Amino acid sequence: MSSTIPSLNPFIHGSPPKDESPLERARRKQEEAQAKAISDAIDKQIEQDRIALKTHKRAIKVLLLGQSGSGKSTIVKNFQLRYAHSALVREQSSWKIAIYLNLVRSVTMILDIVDEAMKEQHDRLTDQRRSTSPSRSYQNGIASPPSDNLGLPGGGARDSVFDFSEKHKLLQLRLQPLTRVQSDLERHLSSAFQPEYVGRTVNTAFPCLAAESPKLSRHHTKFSEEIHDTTEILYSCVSDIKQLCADDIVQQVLKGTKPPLERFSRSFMEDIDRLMSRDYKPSDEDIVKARVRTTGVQEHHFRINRGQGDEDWILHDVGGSWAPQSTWRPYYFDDIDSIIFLAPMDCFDQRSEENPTVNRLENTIISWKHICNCKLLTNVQLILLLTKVDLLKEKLESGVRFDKYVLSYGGRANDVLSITSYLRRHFKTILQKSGSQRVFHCYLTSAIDTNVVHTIQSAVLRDAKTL
Ligand SMILES: Nc1nc2c(ncn2[C@@H]2O[C@H](COP(=O)(O)OP(=O)(O)OP(=O)(O)O)[C@@H](O)[C@H]2O)c(=O)[nH]1
Ligand SMILES: [Mg+2]
Repeated sequence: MSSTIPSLNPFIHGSPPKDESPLERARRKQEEAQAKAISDAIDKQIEQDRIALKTHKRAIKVLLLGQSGSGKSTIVKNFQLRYAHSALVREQSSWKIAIYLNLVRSVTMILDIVDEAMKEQHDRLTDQRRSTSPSRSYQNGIASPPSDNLGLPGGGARDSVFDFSEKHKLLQLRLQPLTRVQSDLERHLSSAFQPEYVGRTVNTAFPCLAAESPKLSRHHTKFSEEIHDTTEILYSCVSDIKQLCADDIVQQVLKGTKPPLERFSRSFMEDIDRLMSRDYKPSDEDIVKARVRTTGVQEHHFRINRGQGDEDWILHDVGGSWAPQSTWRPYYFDDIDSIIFLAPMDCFDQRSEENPTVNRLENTIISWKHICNCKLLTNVQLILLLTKVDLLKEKLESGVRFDKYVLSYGGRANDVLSITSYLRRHFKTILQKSGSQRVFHCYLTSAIDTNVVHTIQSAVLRDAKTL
């Protein structure tokens, strides 16, 4: 007897005809089997959706907010390191490409800066020659005054004279292929997949890895071959990159440049021999330091057991040029338990990427104000992370003064403790002025520090009874 009962099968109606031929019977059996497979698949999907919905309902949902580069994805990576290490391992080869891209971008940036300094110097020398040339002075009837700064009016962008030589021009020439390497690596990480995956993606920094369509995997294979050629070009440039970075004159040029090279790039450059070995696999620390801009909203699920049963956590990482009115808003305000707001403190002397007329710290304060005043978020717990404390310390130690950029800071001490206390008070006052009854949770952290996970967990669970 067949195990499929036709009357219970939603796809088959009635009992089999009495005069059914063997061929018809076989066809009917096949159709029934297909119908059952479809029905089972639907049941399975319904069950999975039910479990997912239940998990989602009971999960602790956290929204990470902060300007581009503030460290949201770095926090997610630290959670992955601790609770979903296999996800990071699965993405290891993509992180390798990202790390190479970070490195190559830094080198091309140095080349651009050197190129600009060379041109400036060339123009300056040409002007000087013209202004001191007797024939020209007589010709114009103007005697140029002697100049102590190579004739640059008002000191110009650069006051120093750099002793560039043929060696620098040669290095520039030999490193030219890096422009192509950069665009190939960029293409690999983003372009081909981007339009299809902008939006909400789950548990991956690289939406392309989540794709299973044959079209995309064919593309992936083709690209792996291309990437092989690209990395070969990169390997062939290593000794020139090292020469460029070790060069005294290049170092002098970089010293006077703003913005300085980002710290992660510097540390990748210092480690170039390890990174460029042919069997290089990114370490966890490399992955945490690597910079890949997030596109759209990424959702990361973690099942965490800290000795008192399982907890489901969902972290929403809102990437890109975040602004209060942008993408996250329609989705999350009524469904989120906590907002982790990242305020990087080292950015007080930088301009906002989103709006270059605004200071980055000021931009962060404006966003915080907006969140505190948002009526729709009244019941959402707010946690402020004052981040990049390590970079703030480094910057202050290098002699940059906070009060030069934040006038209201007055004549207070230019040290980490005084500045962080000042900022903490400032953010707290904004929350209080908004009329909110929420507790002010504020922590000093570095997103690259693995302890940030524990800080977030304790902060979120501190108000757990209200979740
Ligand atoms: N030294 C140091 N570096 C940090 C810290 N937080 C983040 N970074 C680095 O800053 C870079 C940017 O961090 P991300 O986590 O990619 O920033 P994001 O907020 O996700 O940026 P978008 O995806 O553009 O929105 C990375 O290279 C991090 O390693 C920190 O506290 N200290
Ligand atoms: Mg990000």
